Amino acid sequence: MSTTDPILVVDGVVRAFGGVHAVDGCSFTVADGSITGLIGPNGAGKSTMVNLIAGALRPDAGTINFDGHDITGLAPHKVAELGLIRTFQISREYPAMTVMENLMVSPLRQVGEGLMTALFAPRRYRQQELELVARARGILAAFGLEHMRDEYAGSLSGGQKRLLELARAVMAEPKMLILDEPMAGINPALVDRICEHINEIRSSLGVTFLIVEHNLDVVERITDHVVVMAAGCALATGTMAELRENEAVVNAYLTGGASDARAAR
Ligand SMILES: Nc1ncnc2c1ncn2[C@@H]1O[C@H](COP(=O)(O)OP(=O)(O)OP(=O)(O)O)[C@@H](O)[C@H]1O
Repeated sequence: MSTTDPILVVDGVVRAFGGVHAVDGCSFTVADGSITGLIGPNGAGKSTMVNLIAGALRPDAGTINFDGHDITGLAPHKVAELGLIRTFQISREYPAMTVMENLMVSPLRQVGEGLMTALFAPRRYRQQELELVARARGILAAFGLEHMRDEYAGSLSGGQKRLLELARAVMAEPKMLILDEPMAGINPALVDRICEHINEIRSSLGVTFLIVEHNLDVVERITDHVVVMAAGCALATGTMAELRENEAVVNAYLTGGASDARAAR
């Protein structure tokens, strides 16, 4: 795959809740190795789209292809096993586990396989555990959380929980990460730090990112490419600088964009 090939292809996806067409014929691609933004006014359908990609919701129509696999309607754990991991607007750490334990439960290991290895190949199991501990320590160090490894995750600050969420996602060795509003409610210094981590994860591990974010200055700073959703579909794509000049996009932010989105189809 070249760096411009899409790793994610969303094609004509529809999802309604009763009479509300939250996602209404949405099509876009995410280039392999890119940091792509997903933006749009409130109610545009971004979170619904993320839930459809990650398998938390099933589309009524359309297809979603990830890394050559048709993942349309696939269960969330199956999507994650293929290397597509998402984080949530509200961090979902295990509060009664330590920071280190939170990382150790993150990797996508087959429970059956782990149990069989523990019972019948204890030496190999021990070796795997040691490797995981070493990797977890390395990731905690990279995120500046090493000194907190024995603290309960529930006692961390909001910003530290955000870092832990990202660290846990990296522990799962993803090909692509979908971050749902990673900067919501955190201070500017931490925004800078998370931007640096995202760049570092992309450059050192080759992870592709799709980032839902309301802070357009952050989007401009961090993304290569941006998809604008309005009224349930992809209204425009381009760099943030290009999109700031796009009349339909400006209108979408002022009006919710329903008429522009329909006209663009
Ligand atoms: N479970 C649901 N049941 C009914 N309506 C829903 C549901 N989820 C989303 N919607 C509606 O679908 C539309 C799109 O919502 P969604 O949360 O996907 O938009 P969004 O772009 O993520 O918005 P925001 O930026 O405010 O988070 C909205 O009109 C919302 O009220």
